Amino acid sequence: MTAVFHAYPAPAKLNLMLKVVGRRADGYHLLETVFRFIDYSDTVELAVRDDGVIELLNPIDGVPAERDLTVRAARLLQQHSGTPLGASIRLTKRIPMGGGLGGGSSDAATVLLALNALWQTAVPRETLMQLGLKLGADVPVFIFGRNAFATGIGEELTELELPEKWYVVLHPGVHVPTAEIFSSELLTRDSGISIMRILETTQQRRNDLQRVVTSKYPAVNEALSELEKYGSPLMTGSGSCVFLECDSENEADKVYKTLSQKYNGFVARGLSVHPLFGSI
Ligand SMILES: C[C@@](CO)(OP(=O)(O)O)[C@H](O)COP(=O)(O)OP(=O)(O)OC[C@H]1O[C@@H](n2ccc(N)nc2=O)[C@H](O)[C@@H]1O
Ligand SMILES: Nc1ncnc2c1ncn2[C@@H]1O[C@H](COP(=O)(O)OP(=O)(O)O)[C@@H](O)[C@H]1O
Repeated sequence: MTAVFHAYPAPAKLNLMLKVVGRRADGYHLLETVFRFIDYSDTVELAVRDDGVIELLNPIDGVPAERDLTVRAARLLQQHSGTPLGASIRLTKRIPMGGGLGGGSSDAATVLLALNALWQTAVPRETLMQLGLKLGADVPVFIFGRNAFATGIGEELTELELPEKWYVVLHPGVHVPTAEIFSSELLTRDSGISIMRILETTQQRRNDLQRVVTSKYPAVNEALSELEKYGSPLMTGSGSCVFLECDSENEADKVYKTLSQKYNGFVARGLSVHPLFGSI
């Protein structure tokens, strides 16, 4: 029998601000951050198998299939639910890896959401978020499905309504390992705790990881300087991508056009919800 594949989007996220407010006993950092989904996505295709096998048909260069977050997510749900079913996975990557755009985490979240529907395992969203957290601090928000203000290590989420905006996103061409940035002695770990309100976020945006990253990776600093000619850019997550928020697509396109000779990047619309929210 030929396998029937179903295609699902896995969008990227931006951290519109990020504060490090403390550290847990296990070394993980407590954050305050605003997550926004953007319409720039990977695609995950899934076909149900009745032999229980979970297989990634096109592994990413440098990431063994068994370590891929899509495979790990599928196995986690399989074990948790006890389903006898398996899945064939095809992955089309578009989101740059290690760019602070959450691509791997988003792929994993999409697999959890989609297989839960295809396998008819009926695991509640809340439980899927807990399973996702085992794979990475960024996974729960993609299952939550709405733009959010996050605390804890990123798993305590409050829905946020954000205005329509467009983003110029630049990839400075370097890969920044998240763990290296969080372990730096340059990192400020005691940003005063505050309750973030939407209106404050536009005025007081910053990313506490940015100073550490720019001191180690000059290319990130250079990309920020280029965008500073047009406004107040910021780094997303632990980098390396940087972005500028714009009020219109036209404005974002104009800025990107001036920089696209020098940088890989893209223009993306800010989403109001995850593309799978409400449909799965
Ligand atoms: C910084 C953020 C902000 O959204 O985004 P990215 O830059 O990765 O996209 C996230 O908190 C990243 O989440 P995620 O990419 O899932 O990280 P994980 O795999 O869980 O963690 C990688 C490593 O970073 C450190 N880490 C991560 C998160 C955190 N709150 N405190 C930490 O100290 C830990 O050493 C951990 O072993
Ligand atoms: N499906 C996947 N997509 C991307 N990266 C993955 C995937 N599975 C595992 N990884 C690993 O996770 C790392 C972080 O990837 P990613 O989530 O894209 O970046 P970031 O955490 O900076 O947002 C990659 O460098 C790669 O080694």
